[in-house]
Amino acid sequence: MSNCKTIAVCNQKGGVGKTTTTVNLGVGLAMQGKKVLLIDADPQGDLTTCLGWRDSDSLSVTLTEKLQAIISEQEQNPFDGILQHKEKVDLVPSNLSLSSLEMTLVTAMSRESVLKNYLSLVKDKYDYVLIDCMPSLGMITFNALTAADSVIIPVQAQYLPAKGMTQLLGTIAKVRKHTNADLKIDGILLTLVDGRTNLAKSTVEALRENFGSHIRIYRSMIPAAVKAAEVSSKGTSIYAYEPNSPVSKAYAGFTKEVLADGRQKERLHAAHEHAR
Ligand SMILES: Nc1ncnc2c1ncn2[C@@H]1O[C@H](COP(=O)(O)OP(=O)(O)OP(=O)(O)O)[C@@H](O)[C@H]1O
Repeated sequence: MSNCKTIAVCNQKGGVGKTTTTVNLGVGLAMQGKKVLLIDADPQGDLTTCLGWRDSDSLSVTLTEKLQAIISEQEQNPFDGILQHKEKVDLVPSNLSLSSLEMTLVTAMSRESVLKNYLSLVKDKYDYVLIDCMPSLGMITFNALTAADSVIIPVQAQYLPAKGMTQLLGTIAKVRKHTNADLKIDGILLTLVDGRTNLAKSTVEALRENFGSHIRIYRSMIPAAVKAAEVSSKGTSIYAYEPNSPVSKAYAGFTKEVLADGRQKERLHAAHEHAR
């Protein structure tokens, strides 16, 4: 059994901080000594650009080629084309070609498991794989949820997310039923929290009211800050750009919460092995 944990960072609503969270959780985990692979599963390629590869269309190997090779059962070196970022995270990049692959997937065999099958070739080398999902619930996102052990849902504090959340939870239920019975929801991360208003508090209350106590809301909340918006054009994490900022501290705290989950999983795994 692989000890790697695969997490999909998912919300079909655009602009809620999925990419920013993937970068800063990924680098945060790497700073704690974890081996991390980031997957850009969005044809917009924002994660790829955010990490400094501006001209993503010129990349000859992207997630599209990796998945295409799985679909057509071609031999591939699964590590070929994985980019190495100076902050010690690896990246499978993406660009617009991923949207045409989404069409190809519709008619492919085992179409929901293509990403999972690719990750099975590389994940033994990593402690964490983080998948930055696109803002839709189409085939690529279904693949991400099928490949994942768990989901982290960034939610923008300014908006009451009831309807969108119901849709996302419906998709997660479908994935559990058909392709990934063990898929867990690790929690909801509140992002773009504006400290001057009470909206974050009312969003938390609305989330609790609507989705019960069964979905955890992370204690760490990510403040809205100009520096966090700026960093997406700098090719680095917030830790490298503005180490002492509140956003940097919030993502470091969030990383610790995610690591604590991982340790719990390791303890359960050890207890299970011991009992056998
Ligand atoms: N804490 C923050 N404070 C201020 N701006 C932020 C913060 N986090 C992210 N942003 C900015 O908000 C925008 C959306 O963030 P991000 O790209 O991470 O969201 P997303 O959910 O991945 O978007 P998409 O759905 O389009 O992929 C970006 O311009 C980003 O720089």
